[in-house]
Amino acid sequence: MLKVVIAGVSGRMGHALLEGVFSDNSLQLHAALDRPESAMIGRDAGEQFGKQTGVKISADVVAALQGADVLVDFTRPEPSMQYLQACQAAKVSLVIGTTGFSDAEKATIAQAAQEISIVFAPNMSVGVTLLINLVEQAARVLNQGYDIEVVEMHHRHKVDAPSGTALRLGEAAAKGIEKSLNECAVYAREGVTGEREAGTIGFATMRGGDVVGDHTVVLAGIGERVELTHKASSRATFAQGALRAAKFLADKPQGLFDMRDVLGFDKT
Ligand SMILES: NC(=O)C1=CN([C@@H]2O[C@H](COP(=O)(O)OP(=O)(O)OC[C@H]3O[C@@H](n4cnc5c(N)ncnc54)[C@H](OP(=O)(O)O)[C@@H]3O)[C@@H](O)[C@H]2O)C=CC1
Ligand SMILES: O=C(O)C1=N[C@H](C(=O)O)C[C@H](O)C1
Repeated sequence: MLKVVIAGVSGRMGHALLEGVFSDNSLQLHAALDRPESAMIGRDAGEQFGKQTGVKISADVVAALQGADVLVDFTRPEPSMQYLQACQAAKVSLVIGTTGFSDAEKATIAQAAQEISIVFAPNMSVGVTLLINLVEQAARVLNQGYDIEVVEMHHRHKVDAPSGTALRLGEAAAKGIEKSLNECAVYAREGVTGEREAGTIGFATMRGGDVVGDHTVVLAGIGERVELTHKASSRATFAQGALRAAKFLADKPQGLFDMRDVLGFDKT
C-alpha cells in the first residue's frame, strides 16, 4: 500500500483528500499535517468522518515523513516551500496542488525535482488537463484577429488571483500564439484604458459564494467567438487527480511532472 501524508487536513482540499484516501484500498494514511496553531492538532485524522484511524494530526513534518512514500500538499505557498524542503531532505515524493507561488518559488520547486519526484499542477482535474491542450490548439489556429481573455470564478474564501488554473490556461494560450505570458498578460482594467491591444491576453476574476472553480477562455473575433469552459462541481475531482498523481510518482525517483504526464495526455 502507498503510504500517503496529507498536509492541510483541516482545509477544504484536506477533507476531500482524506475522503479519497479512506475510500481507496491501495492507499494508507501514513500521517496528517496541519498548522501548529490548529485546534485539530492531536485529534484523530478520521474524527471528522466518524472514523478512528490511529493517525493523530500533527505539525511535525520531519516525523510525518519517516517511512512515507508521498506527501500531498494543498495549503499555501509558505508552508508548501517548507514541505518541499522536508521532502527533499527525507527523499519523499511530493504532489503540489497549492497555487499562488512566485516565479522564484516555482524555480525552487523545479530545482528540487532534480532530487525527488514531484507532480506540480494548479488543477488536478481531468477536464482542465484536457482544456489546457484545447486552449493551446485553439490559440494556435485562431492566432490572427482573435482576442484572448481568461475568465474565472471561485468561492469567497479563495485568497489568490487570478487562480493558478487561469494563469496556466493563459500560458497555454500564450504558447499557442508563440509568446510568453509575461510579455502579453493584462491582469486588470480600470478607468480609461484605451482600446484593447492586439496580441494581449486579458484576465478577469470573480469571487463569490461556494463556486468550486469555473474557468472560461474566450477567443473573440469579428462576427464570432469561441468559448472553452470547464466547471468543477466537486473538490473530489481534484482530490482523485492528486491521489492518481501520488500513485504515478511511486516508481519515479526524481523529475518534475504535471497532470498531462500523470494522465498520459499529449505534451505539445
Ligand atoms: N491543484 C488543484 O487541483 C487545486 C488547488 N487548490 C489550491 O489548494 C490550496 C488550498 O485550497 P483549500 O483547501 O481550498 O484552502 P483551505 O484554506 O481550505 O485549506 C488550506 C489548509 O492549509 C493550512 N495552512 C494554511 N497556512 C498554513 C501554514 N502556515 N502551515 C501549515 N498549514 C497551513 C490551513 O490551515 P488553517 O485552516 O488552520 O489555516 C488549511 O488546513 C489553494 O492554494 C488552492 O488554490 C484547490 C483546489 C484544487
Ligand atoms: O482555490 C480553489 O478552490 C481552487 N484553486 C485552484 C486554482 O487556483 O486554480 C484550482 C481550482 O480551480 C480550485
